Amino acid sequence: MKNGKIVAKIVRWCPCAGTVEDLKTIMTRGTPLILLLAMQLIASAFHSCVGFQIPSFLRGPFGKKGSDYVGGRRRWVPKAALSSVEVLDDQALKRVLLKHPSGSEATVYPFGATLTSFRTFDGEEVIAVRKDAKMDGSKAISGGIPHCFPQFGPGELPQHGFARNMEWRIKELSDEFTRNAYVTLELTDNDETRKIWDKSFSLEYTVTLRDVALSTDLRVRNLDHTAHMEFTAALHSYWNVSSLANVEVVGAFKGARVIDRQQSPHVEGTEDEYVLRITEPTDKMYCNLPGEVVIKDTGYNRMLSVKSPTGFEDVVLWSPYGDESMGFDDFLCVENAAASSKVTVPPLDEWRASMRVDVRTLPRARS
Ligand SMILES: O=P(O)(O)OC[C@H]1O[C@@H](O)[C@H](O)[C@@H](O)[C@@H]1O
Repeated sequence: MKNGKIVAKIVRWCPCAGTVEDLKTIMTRGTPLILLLAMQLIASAFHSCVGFQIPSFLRGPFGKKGSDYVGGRRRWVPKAALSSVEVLDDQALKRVLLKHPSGSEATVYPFGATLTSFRTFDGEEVIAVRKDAKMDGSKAISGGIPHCFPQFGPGELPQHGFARNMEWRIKELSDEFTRNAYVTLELTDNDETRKIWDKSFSLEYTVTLRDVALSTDLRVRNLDHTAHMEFTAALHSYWNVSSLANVEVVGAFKGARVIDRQQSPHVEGTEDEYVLRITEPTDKMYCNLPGEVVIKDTGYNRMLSVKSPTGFEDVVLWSPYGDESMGFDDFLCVENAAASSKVTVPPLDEWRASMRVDVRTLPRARS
């Protein structure tokens, strides 16, 4: 069908289109505009899906919000970019390497289900491993994010329980079509655990890597048909800091019940401050602390926002301040815990606890 006939049809079916002549003029003059929009549409599709970074002026009105580029710490990532997961077995302990399409990376050891590294796309390390850490399985990894289960701290069981000293099974790895790479590890009761704690249980722990965030989800199941299960638990997170002198810890501390575990016997009180600084050996448990805890680090020009959306209601601040053998000035432990009172799980029931850390740039100080 010739153009003239198409135009006549449009005018017949849609009188508001104007006269045949009007429409012909619009179509002739509008052709460059239609071509431009088509080009922008194609450019935008390449930008969002295929991975070519095409400047926004060439993409026109399309796809400006189609990418993940938010500015600040985030990096533009094409929608079709792939994540990856690799299991490396070239050292004493096996490790799982997660890679996010933004360039962020995380390393998780099945030994103790311990996360030892989380780097954002710019290579900045968020996690600290103590300089005295043993990476050969001879003891729990000192540093990273090990588990304290089924007991936090000292007590009837070994200090911080046994989950950090056991080899967990790799239950699931994300595939390359999953944007946020993850690993799920599992620990179920066995001869070794029953010798220490005679319970029938299963732990499932998932670490999910995002662009400038990382989250962990713990599921504790009581596999016993008749008995309740009681425990305390924590993620003993070591956060990498430039120096404790550069660090402020901000949270809903003021008015919170705090147990000073540095004192013997422990001393209970109420916190007076919202903003805390670490200037001496510190071992404090803040009970039922709501919201996030922010570690502000002027040396690294960043803030780590640490929160527990479910399960862990307490926060422990620990620093072996002054202990050079541990490299005390390189880290601060802000631990999400369920330890001020025991968790009770009914028979065949479960308890879940999660943690999320977001990395942000410090806002510029107003002059
Ligand atoms: O040396 P560990 O067993 O890893 O524990 C380190 C510290 O962990 C903290 O969570 C405890 O509050 C401290 O009391 C303890 O000293």
